[in-house]
Amino acid sequence: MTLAERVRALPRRWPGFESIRGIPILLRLLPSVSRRQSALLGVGVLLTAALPVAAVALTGLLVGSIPDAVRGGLDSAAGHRTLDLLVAVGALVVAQRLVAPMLRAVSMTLGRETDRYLQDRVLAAVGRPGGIAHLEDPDILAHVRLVKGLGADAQRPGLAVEGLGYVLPSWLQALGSAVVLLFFSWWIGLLWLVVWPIVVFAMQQEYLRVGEIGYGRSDALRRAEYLRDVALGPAAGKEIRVWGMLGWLIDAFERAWYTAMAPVWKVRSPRGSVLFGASGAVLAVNAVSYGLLGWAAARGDLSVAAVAIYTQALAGVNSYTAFDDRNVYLSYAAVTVPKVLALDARLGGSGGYSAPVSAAPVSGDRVSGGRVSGGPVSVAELPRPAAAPGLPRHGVRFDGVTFRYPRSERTALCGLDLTIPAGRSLAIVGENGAGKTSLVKLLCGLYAPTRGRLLVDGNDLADLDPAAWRDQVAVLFQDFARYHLPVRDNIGLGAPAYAHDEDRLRLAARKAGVLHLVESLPHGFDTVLSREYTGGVDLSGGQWQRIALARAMFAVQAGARLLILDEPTAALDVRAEAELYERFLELTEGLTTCLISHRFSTVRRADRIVVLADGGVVEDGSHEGLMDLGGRYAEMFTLQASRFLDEQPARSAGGHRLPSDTSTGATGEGMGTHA
Ligand SMILES: Nc1ncnc2c1ncn2[C@@H]1O[C@H](COP(=O)(O)OP(=O)(O)OP(=O)(O)O)[C@@H](O)[C@H]1O
Repeated sequence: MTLAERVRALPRRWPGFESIRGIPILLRLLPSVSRRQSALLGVGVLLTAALPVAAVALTGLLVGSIPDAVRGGLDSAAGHRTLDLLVAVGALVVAQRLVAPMLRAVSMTLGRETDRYLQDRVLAAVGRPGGIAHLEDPDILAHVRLVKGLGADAQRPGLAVEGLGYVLPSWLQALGSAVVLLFFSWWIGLLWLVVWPIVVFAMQQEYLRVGEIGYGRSDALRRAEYLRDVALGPAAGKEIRVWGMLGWLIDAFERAWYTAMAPVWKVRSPRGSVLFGASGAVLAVNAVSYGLLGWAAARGDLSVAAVAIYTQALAGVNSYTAFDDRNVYLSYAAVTVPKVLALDARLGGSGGYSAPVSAAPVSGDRVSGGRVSGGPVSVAELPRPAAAPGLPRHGVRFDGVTFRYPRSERTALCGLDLTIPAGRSLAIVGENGAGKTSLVKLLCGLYAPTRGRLLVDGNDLADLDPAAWRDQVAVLFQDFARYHLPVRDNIGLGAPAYAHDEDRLRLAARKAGVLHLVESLPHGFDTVLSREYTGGVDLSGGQWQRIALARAMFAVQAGARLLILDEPTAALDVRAEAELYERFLELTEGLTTCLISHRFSTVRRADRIVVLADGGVVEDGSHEGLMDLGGRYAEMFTLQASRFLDEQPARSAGGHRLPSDTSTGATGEGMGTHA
């Protein structure tokens, strides 16, 4: 083991070194944040440390030169020397005055820049894995919570940079002063050289311990913060009021908060024993030092100049700080920076994210090195990616695919064999929890199969470049996102590279049947879709769903060949659903389409329908074929159609316009008739 490796191993062997380790890690990081500011910080620290030590020496010489100057007069050589020394001491004092605010400004700026840099780095890291398994990993989420607070949280590493600008010069000044004291008494100098680093080390360890305990509560605090955000946010606002949930939420929040914070409060201050031990040691060494200096001066062993120098050196050696807020800030470097960098590395470039697997592997899984081989890993981490333009040309095949979510005991898909031919539409139906959405997530490459393969034109999806494959996929998720952004972004984000293309935006909006709505908004495509912003509007659930469909259609126009629609009509009214149903062939023309729906009126338009149950295909065929089969599909279809038909007379009598009255004639009645 080399010396460098031994030093690196120290933190593991002796946890106390963690505290000190954070500082060099932070220092190494700073040039990446800003070379210029880091250089200025370095110069500022050195000057702030060196100027007082130089002032100590020059003041001593000045005091020593005064008797000769008094004897010889100001015109004598001794007088000139005294004047020169006076000017030099004055210059040093002025320089100290100038450097101090400069250092403060630089360290504050660099601190803020460091927070921004780390925030950017983690945002990029969290977005890096091709899959989404890491977004459900409590350990990763606990780290991510830290990042959310980087700009505002009390433990932000930027404060550690500010702390460095204050603490480092004081440490260096103490070091320099201790060296000066070596000339007075080697053992007094040595005592200081040993005592102050020990005191600093002990206190840093204490601050770190408190910080680590606070950090360790991240998961528990996340729960409390969730409850708080539910209470404050608009998402649950309606239900909170209707059901009178606020009191319950406040109680639950307080309980979660106190449970999370109680261990932190218990140890929020450094232990008394360490605090009194450290300050007691400093007091004792001071007593010995000043006592010895006074005794030597009284005995006449020291010149006036020497007394002046050593007195100031003793003041200098006491100027190091170990107990104030800036020292507490330093521990933030050790608490947060290595964790942020570790998160970046864990989600990072070469290795990618490896989701933990659940305790019980699926039977038959090959286990190697603590991980189930072929387990739910990010597709991004798989080697030798190949390009994917124009795929699929022949089709996508689930080849014996078993899938289980990370940390889950249940298999969502179980030995699934299914082919989706290129250029055709396939509808997937099945009861809640049958595995339909899980299948979509695998198709998008958001998870990889636990076992089996997903083949695109015969090639394992795992061997394709994940980003290039996703360019081929346009998807409307069941739980699509509602971005509080202008309409143009809500649609254009389907293919950000083309988001500026007005013609494509309009075409996508038209295809999704939402162009008229967009044009009627106060600022058209520039209207922000959120009432939380001035001039913004909110949309109904169905309008939102059509905006999300427009996003998928925008991706299709940008070149995506595989269109996935997961419950595309769930929030649509009868007319809108009927319109979509009519235009289904137009929307899906030339595309490989995978449609998931509980609405059989939409499903029956697909070329082929499969019924999923217990993670596998149980029926497969055309609408007519499956109806003739009289199995699950026929049962579900008939149930839905008959329920609608039962309702029809009542609604007719009430004067409502029936779906069958619509110009398109689609939906339930049609289903009944065809059935
Ligand atoms: N993120 C997840 N982590 C763990 N388990 C999950 C996750 N998402 C779904 N599951 C589980 O996987 C199984 C299949 O869920 P999936 O969402 O694929 O069903 P679905 O057929 O789409 O259901 P629905 O018709 O209700 O949308 C269910 O048992 C569900 O609890």
